[in-house]
Amino acid sequence: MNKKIINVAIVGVTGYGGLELLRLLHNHPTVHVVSIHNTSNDSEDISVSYPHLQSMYKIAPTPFDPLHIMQSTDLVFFATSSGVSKDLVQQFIEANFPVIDLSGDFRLNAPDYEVWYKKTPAPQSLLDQANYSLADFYQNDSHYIANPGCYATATLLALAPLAQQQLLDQENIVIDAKSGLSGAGKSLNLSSHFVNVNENFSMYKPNHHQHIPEITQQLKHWQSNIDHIQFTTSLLPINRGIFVSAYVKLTKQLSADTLQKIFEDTYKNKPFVRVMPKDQLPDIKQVVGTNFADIGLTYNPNTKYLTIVSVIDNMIKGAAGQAIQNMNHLFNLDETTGLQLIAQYA
Ligand SMILES: NC(=O)C1=CN([C@@H]2O[C@H](COP(=O)(O)OP(=O)(O)OC[C@H]3O[C@@H](n4cnc5c(N)ncnc54)[C@H](OP(=O)(O)O)[C@@H]3O)[C@@H](O)[C@H]2O)C=CC1
Ligand SMILES: CC(=O)N[C@@H](CCC(=O)OP(=O)(O)O)C(=O)O
Repeated sequence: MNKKIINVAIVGVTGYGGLELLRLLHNHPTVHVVSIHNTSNDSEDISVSYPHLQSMYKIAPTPFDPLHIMQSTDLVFFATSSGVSKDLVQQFIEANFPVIDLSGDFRLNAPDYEVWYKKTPAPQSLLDQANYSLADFYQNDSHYIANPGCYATATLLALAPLAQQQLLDQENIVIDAKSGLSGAGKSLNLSSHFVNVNENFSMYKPNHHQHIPEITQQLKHWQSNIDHIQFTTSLLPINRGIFVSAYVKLTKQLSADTLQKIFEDTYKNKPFVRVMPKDQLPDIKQVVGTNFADIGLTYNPNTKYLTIVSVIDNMIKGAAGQAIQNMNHLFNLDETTGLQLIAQYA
């Protein structure tokens, strides 16, 4: 077995995604976190502000210095807010140094990024070096991995078996996605106030969510005639978890047994995607704390709609866990290394 140690840096370590990387990487047998970075100039040990890390890590944030990171590590994770990595990564890309970027900065082409993120995009020459990598369908020839977004991950895994076989009716792809609050990151605003979220349920960014072009772009790669989806997002009063309900019609009539088999065949060699037994649907709790995506389907012969439910932990499968899965692929490790987690069920 390859026991070579992979030294890594984490930029954006004090966010939810960065802290989750620290937590998961602690259990990775061949990774050593050698440097951590954020915006403050605070040089105290990370466990002073984050006491849950006491006795697990002895490391303090240091100023971000790309040359030093490249000399002292083998890979850098960017777990920074959107709009940050595009301005910080040029030297890594020019040196062909491995980067896994959890933000949306390198997932889209320049015009789409400008429209959907409302920010100035990275130069197209840098965007061209990045590869969007849904880790369960890893096919990558780049050292710059754009890790998928959380909603996009749950949605794409729900639709991949159909899109890959050209089975989606392009006019009938309706996605109703819901997320726990940690998906919004650590910054506070009125809509993430406890009193607004607790015992409440609300839809946000209808038809305007930045993951719409990301999902459409990947679906189009699998099934070329798809160029739009109906997509809404809602906020669940829980910390972690995404629940995607996809309602789709198909380009040909298939029995419920055949549809179930298509999903089972697509995912039979994918350790992190579990297809539920026929007509059983997953719930969020069975994946929270894990890198699994659990998927179930049910077909209505009267309306001809197939309902697909896909659940993930937004912080793990939707961010840090998938980033580690991509890193494992990049370094030719078994993709499950450091990620074999069972949900805390009760
Ligand atoms: N939360 C989730 O479930 C998911 C998040 N993502 C994406 O991952 C990224 C991180 O998300 P999340 O952890 O939730 O965000 P947070 O807002 O919780 O954290 C953002 C992190 O970025 C750091 N940061 C911001 N600006 C800079 C800068 N200029 N230089 C260095 N560090 C900087 C912050 O440092 P400081 O503490 O000093 O301010 C903080 O550590 C985002 O792009 C998000 O969209 C993707 C999938 C799911
Ligand atoms: C609950 C919640 O607010 N979720 C965030 C997820 C955003 C995210 O991680 O987006 P990027 O990866 O595209 O930056 C949202 O809907 O905007």
